[in-house]
Amino acid sequence: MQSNLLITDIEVRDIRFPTSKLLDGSDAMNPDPDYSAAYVILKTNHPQNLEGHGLTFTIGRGNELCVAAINSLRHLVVGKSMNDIASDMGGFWKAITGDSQLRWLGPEKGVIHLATGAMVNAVWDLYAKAEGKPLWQLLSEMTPEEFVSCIDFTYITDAITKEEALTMLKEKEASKQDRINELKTTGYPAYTTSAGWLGYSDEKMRKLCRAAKEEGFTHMKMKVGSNLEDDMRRASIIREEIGDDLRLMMDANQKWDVDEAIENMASLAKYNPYWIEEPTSPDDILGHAKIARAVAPIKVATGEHCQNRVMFKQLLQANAIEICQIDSCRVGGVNEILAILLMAAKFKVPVCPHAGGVGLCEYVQHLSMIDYIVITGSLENRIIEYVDHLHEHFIDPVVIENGHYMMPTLPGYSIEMKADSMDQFEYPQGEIWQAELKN
Ligand SMILES: C[C@H](O)[C@@H](O)[C@@H](O)[C@H](O)C(=O)O
Ligand SMILES: [Mg+2]
Repeated sequence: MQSNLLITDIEVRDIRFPTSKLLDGSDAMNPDPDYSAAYVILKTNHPQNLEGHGLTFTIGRGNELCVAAINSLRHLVVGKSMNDIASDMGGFWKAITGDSQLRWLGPEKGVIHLATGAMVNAVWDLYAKAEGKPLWQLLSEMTPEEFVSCIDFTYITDAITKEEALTMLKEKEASKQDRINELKTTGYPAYTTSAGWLGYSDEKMRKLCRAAKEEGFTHMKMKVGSNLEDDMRRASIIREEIGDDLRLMMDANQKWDVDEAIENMASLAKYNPYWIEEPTSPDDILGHAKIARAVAPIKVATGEHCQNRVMFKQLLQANAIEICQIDSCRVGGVNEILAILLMAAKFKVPVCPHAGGVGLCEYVQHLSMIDYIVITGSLENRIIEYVDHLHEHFIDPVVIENGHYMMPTLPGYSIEMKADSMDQFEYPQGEIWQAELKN
């Protein structure tokens, strides 16, 4: 890395895609999402204008709040040297989340933490680009000591200590290259949600199920939670299309109360769901635990709205989840994700990241690959969500082959959006929105 690489400025943009027009991404709680990104670009003094890019995901209204919150973090990165940050990534993360006045807005939750996710991920993108490596490679090549030094263990030492993490990482160190070679050939398994959006007609769903099966997917997810009869009708259509061998997952997007979730899953059990995702409020740890006990062997999955590592710790300690769904930018970016991956590994809970949205697939492929190469050495019951929307806007979009994510090869965190796309979809001045707003 260039020794005097400095972050000289930030640019923050409000990018929104009108996905609600086709009901892409619709579910029982979110009937009309406009997939959006509060997007940050870190400018530098690099002679070739090297930049760090990062985003946090929202579904439309309120994206401007994340933009404002990212701007509020400005003083914590502008003027900093990339080398200094890289030499103490854990300390950098603590400083970003520890600003005494901003911390009052969280701590480590809500809009300010979404903003942290965007900013921290942009710093990792810059770091990886400066090193000329994709993010998964940058982290895979770290020694166990360097890897744990990226993590802030505050509030989680009752579940995992730095020393335990080091021992876990050392056990897997010698065989890292074998797993890299394997991923280079076969990729990392994916499942698709593209067929199962709640707003899609039965016909569209049938067509997309068939297409997904042909593309090699062995796992599919459908939305439930609006009306039990509809859920049952749609589940039986999907089963007709995909047969009994493929795994079917269900996602209620927080729609139910605890006992309602238990009751509804008793009716949906006959479609043999592999997991039920977000059955209730993301903050209800004991509720998830009660549901998990009642619906077994159906697994309980959650995480896309889990706000930080402390909540994940409790979900794991309470045996409330059997699938841990990290979200790349709801928590505070790569550093906090590493803490969650380590905790999930210690509790022997597989991580199946939440993706889709805009840019989330691009992000999480790196995280699952790091989980496999560096932390767990296992692919058992591990699968990354894939959704076939908006990839055309990225410079280094995901590549899916035969239902697998292929390894990214370009330097960075794969999150850089095309300049044209940003201009066109910037809210409200981009030409797409100018046309929409006239209608
Ligand atoms: C509003 C969004 O599309 C959600 O429905 C989506 O993130 C979903 O929960 C998922 O698991 O992919
Ligand atoms: Mg979900």
